Amino acid sequence: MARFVPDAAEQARLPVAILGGFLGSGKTTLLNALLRHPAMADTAVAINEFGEVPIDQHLVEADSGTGPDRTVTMANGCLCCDLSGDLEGAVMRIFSRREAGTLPRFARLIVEPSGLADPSPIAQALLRNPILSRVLRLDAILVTADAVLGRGQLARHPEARAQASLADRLLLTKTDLAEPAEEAALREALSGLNPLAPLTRCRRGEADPAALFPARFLGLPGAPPPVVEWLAGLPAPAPHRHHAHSQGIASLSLVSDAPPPWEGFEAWFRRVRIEGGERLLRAKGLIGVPGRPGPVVVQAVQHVLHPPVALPSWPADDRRSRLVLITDGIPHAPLRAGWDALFQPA
Ligand SMILES: Nc1nc2c(ncn2[C@@H]2O[C@H](COP(=O)(O)OP(=O)(O)OP(=O)(O)O)[C@@H](O)[C@H]2O)c(=O)[nH]1
Repeated sequence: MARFVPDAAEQARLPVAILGGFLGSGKTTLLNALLRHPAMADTAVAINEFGEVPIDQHLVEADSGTGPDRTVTMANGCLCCDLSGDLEGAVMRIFSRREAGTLPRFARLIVEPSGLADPSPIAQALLRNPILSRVLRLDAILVTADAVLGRGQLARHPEARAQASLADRLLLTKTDLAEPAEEAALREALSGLNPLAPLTRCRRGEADPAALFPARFLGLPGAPPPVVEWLAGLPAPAPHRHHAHSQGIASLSLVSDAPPPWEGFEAWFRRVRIEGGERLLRAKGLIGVPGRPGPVVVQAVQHVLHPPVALPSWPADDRRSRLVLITDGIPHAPLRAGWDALFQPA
């Protein structure tokens, strides 16, 4: 029998956003500016830096004029390389201190990995780790890119490409310093790597949280799951829409008026993730389920699936089942054929 997480249970989890981006690309500047915004009150921050100082000594409770600081620094080097103990331990410490009343209450968490970290293992840990995934939900991956240096960093550093290709939203920093041609070249390179992530300019960290984060991350009542907002921002889904871009990265939108049989979809989607492995960068979708009033939200980072979340109703009039796959070098024809086969009579 299919097992879904009810949306109410999903909403009860603590929303997490990952704010990644290459070394010096403006993550901290942006984070500091965002934390001063009223919409970001009650935000805890876990920062990963290269350094030698133990985490616990870095739980700061300084008053920055905007309320108590809720920051944990993870100093064991690169978050993506030594992930499980570090992130899990840091998050558990944040929670236990909140419970003990030594850390102010917080309603959301931002993880800022080091500038060399690939956000993918961090996202996967949030989705897969049995302890973390029970208390947290991953709402957004934001990635900063330096408008002056970003183009060269993408060309030279695989870490920068990995960061950009996984983002839900790309943030262009230092646009005040960049020549228009530099910014245009960066935009083109980023769109090649991640065709579906919207690009937002953030000069000196100035940005409206509502323009960067999903409404549910900000705790707005009645906000839909972030995947719904993300899908709504895409070009109108046409059956089998396909965007091919440079370096083998491409997106494929699979759409159907009828819902697929859930067991068939689940089995096919599992095969897609296993066979795709690291070449399946992201998958997000709204899948209708026969006999259910609302769709199921599916989201995967590489082969790791977030537990499917059942919505009580469709969030908009468009009731087509939609699955968007962002792939790196996976042929699309077999994916389309597999999707189409779901709708054939047995
Ligand atoms: N002019 C200008 N400077 C910026 C902007 N954003 C960041 N900076 C500067 O760029 C430098 C690096 O910014 P940080 O926010 O520390 O970058 P980071 O990504 O956190 O850096 P790491 O933690 O080393 O990876 C700092 O000197 C910032 O003041 C911007 O939009 N415009």
